[in-house]
Amino acid sequence: MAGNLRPQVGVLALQGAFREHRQALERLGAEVREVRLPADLAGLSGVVMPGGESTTMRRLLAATGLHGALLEFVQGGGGLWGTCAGAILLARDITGDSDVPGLPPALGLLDMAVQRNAYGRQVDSFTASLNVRGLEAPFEAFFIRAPVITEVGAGVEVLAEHAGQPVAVRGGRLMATTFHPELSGDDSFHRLFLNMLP
Ligand SMILES: NC(=O)CC[C@H](N)C(=O)O
Repeated sequence: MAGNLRPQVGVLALQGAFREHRQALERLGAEVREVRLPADLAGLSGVVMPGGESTTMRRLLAATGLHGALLEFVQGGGGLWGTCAGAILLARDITGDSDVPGLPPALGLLDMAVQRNAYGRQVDSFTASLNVRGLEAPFEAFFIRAPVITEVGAGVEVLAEHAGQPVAVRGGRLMATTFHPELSGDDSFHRLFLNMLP
């Protein structure tokens, strides 16, 4: 965050849990814009992609032109944080959705592989206390039909693990968390993201 300027950040608002992200970022003093079209990205330093349904988001990213616009945004130095479905959108490789014909591509920006809905139906939602690199206190994380990160590339830093698998990772100005940090009433991850931005 530069000087006293309020960081200008966006929350992808096509679908899913974007309101709670907006509130968390505003509590931290950011100026927040809901992003629905490519023009909404102008002047932002970072964007949060919320949880929801990644196949629906992929269709909407393609239909709105935001797919290409977000790739350009990151190429231009913007930060991008994907939570749950948003993390799936960031992954280079996605399994668990190969049976959907004609599905537009995800963003594929972060060198990791994810498997959708990989915790299975019996445990499709749970909470876990995470030790997170860079955070002082444990973070109470809500997992809701979460993906599992099955592989990370050499340039990707693991910030937290649960049951031996990464659940929060970071590479450059990209961050992915497989849980819903906006539901914890703890803004530490949002602060971490703001601190990553130019
Ligand atoms: N809470 C979530 O974002 C769930 C993600 C959803 N299961 C998907 O695959 O898109």
